[in-house]
Amino acid sequence: MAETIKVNSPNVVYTPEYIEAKYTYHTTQVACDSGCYVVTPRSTEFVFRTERRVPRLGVMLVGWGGNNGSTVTASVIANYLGLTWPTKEGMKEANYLGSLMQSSVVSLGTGEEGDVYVPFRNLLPMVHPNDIVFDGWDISSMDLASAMERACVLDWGLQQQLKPHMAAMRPRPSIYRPDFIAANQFDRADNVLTGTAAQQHDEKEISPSTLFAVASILEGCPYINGSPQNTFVPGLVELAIRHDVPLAGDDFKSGQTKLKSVLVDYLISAGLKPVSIVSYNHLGNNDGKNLSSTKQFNSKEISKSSVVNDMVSSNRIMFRPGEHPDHCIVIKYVPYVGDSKRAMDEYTSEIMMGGHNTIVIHNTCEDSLLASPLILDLVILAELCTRIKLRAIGTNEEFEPFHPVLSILAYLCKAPMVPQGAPVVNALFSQRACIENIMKACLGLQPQNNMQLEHKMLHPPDMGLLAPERAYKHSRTIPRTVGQMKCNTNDPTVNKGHAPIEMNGNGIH
Ligand SMILES: NC(=O)c1ccc[n+]([C@@H]2O[C@H](COP(=O)([O-])OP(=O)(O)OC[C@H]3O[C@@H](n4cnc5c(N)ncnc54)[C@H](O)[C@@H]3O)[C@@H](O)[C@H]2O)c1
Ligand SMILES: O=P([O-])([O-])O[C@@H]1[C@@H](O)[C@H](O)[C@@H](O)[C@H](O)[C@@H]1O
Repeated sequence: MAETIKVNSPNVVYTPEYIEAKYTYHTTQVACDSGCYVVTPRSTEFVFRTERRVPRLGVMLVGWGGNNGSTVTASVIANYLGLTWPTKEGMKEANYLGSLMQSSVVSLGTGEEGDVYVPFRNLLPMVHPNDIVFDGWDISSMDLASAMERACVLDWGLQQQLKPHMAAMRPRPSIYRPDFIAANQFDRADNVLTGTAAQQHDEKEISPSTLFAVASILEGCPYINGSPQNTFVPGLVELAIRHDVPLAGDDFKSGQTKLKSVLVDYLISAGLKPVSIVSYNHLGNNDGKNLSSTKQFNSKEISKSSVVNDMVSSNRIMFRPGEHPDHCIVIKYVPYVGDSKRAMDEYTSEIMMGGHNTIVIHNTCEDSLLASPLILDLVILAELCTRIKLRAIGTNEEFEPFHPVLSILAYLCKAPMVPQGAPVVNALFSQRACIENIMKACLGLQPQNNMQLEHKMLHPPDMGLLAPERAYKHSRTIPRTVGQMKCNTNDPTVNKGHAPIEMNGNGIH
C-alpha cells in the first residue's frame, strides 16, 4: 500500500507551505410551490488551503488522572515505545484500534486492481498520536502511574513496563466546586487550588470546566468537551467566536450511543419504525460513581437520549411532528465491574401489517479503551482544522478558517455542538462522510458517490478508470434473453422456492 497521495489535477497546487485545491461544492435547493417541490441544483466554487507544516501537539487534559486521561496517556507511550506484553491469549502489541484516523480507511478511487483504500490519516498532513505530549489538571494528586493502576483498564504486564515512564507525571492542582460534581468525589479531592470562586475567577457563578474553557480561549487554545456537562454556555461560545478559537463537544460518543446512532439510522432508513428504545448500562469506574449522583446522571441522560432526534424528525411518513419513540436511559454503578461497562439495549420497531421486530443487544467493553482513541482523533482533527482555510471564489477573496464551533467533529460526540442555526446530525455514517468529504475537498476530490456507473452499463464510456483489457469478474450472471428476464426455479443458482417471475420492460406481471 502506498503511503503518500498526490492529486493529479490542474485544480490542485502543492507548494512547500500549502496544498491549495479548487473544489466545486454541489448543493440542491428545494422550494415548495403549491404542493410541488421545486428542486434547483446549485454549485459554488471554493478554494481550500491546507498548511502542510505539522506542529508539535501538546494536550492539556482536565481530569488527567481519571480513567480516560491515564489510559490515553499510557496508550500513546506504549505505541511510541512499540511495547508488547504477555496475556493469557498470547502476546499483545500496542495499537490504535478505535481511532478513525489511525485504524480506518477511505476509498480514494479505482485502480488497476479495483477500488483503492487508504488510511484516513494519509489524506492530509496531520499529527501522529505517538508525537503528542500530555499534561493536565486533576483534583486528585495521584501520579499517572498510580492513576493507571487505579483505573484497572490496561493489562498488568503492560502497566509494569509503563510505570517508569508515568511515575513523574503529576496532575496540576485544579478548581474544585462541590456543587458541580458528585459528593462522592470528595474523597479524591486532595489537589485543589485554594481561594474562593471569586479569587479563582471573576464574580460569576461558573463551573470548573467552563473556567478551563475560558482560560483556554484566552490562550488561543482549542477546547474540546468530552464530558456531558454543558460547559459551553452561550457567553463562552461568544468569547470563542470573538477570539476565533475552536470549540468542540459534547460527551465522547464511544459505545452504546455510537451503536444507537447506527441502529436507529438503519431502522428508519429501511422504513422500519422504532417505537421503543431502552438503553441500560452498569459500570464500576469512577465515572460510573460520579454518574450515580442524580445531577451528574441528568446531563449524561440528555446527551445519551438526544442522539436519535435528527433521524426521527427526518421521516414524516412514520413520525408525526413531535412524535418519537419511547426512549429510556438507565445507568447503574456496580463497583465490581470497574471500567468494563456492560450495556444492554432493546430496540422494538413496528414492521409491516402490525408486526413487531425487537432487537436485543449485550455489549461489554472497557469504556476507557473506547474513549481513548476518540480523544486522539478529536485533538488531531481539531489541530488539522486550525491549518485549513477556505474561500468561495467570486464572493470573498480572503481565506477564512472554519467556524469556531467545529461541527465537523460531530462523529466523535454524543451531543454535537453546531453553529447557531445549523442542523444537528447524529447519524454516524453521515457524520463520518462529513469528515471524509471535507478532507477530500481539501484535495479537490469529489465525495464517494457509490454509484459505480461504470459497472451499471453494458457499454460504459472509457472514463480512464480501468485498463481496457480488464473486466471485473462478475460474481454471478443470470442468463438473459433480450427484452425479458426469466428467473426460474430450475436454475440451481437461483433462489429456490420462488414462483417464476416474468419481468419485461414494463415491470413485473
Ligand atoms: N467511554 C468513556 O469512558 C466515556 C464516554 C463518554 C464520555 N465520557 C466522559 O469523559 C469524562 C472522563 O471519563 P473518565 O472515565 O476518565 O472519568 P473519571 O471519573 O475516571 O475521570 C475524571 C477525572 O476528573 C477529575 N476531576 C473531577 N473534577 C475535576 C476538576 N474540577 N478539575 C480537574 N479534574 C477533575 C477526577 O478526579 C477524575 O480523575 C467523564 O465526564 C465521562 O462521562 C467517558
Ligand atoms: O457508551 P456510550 O453510550 O457512548 O457512553 C457511555 C455510557 O454508556 C456510560 O454509562 C458512561 O459512563 C460513559 O461515560 C459513556 O458516556
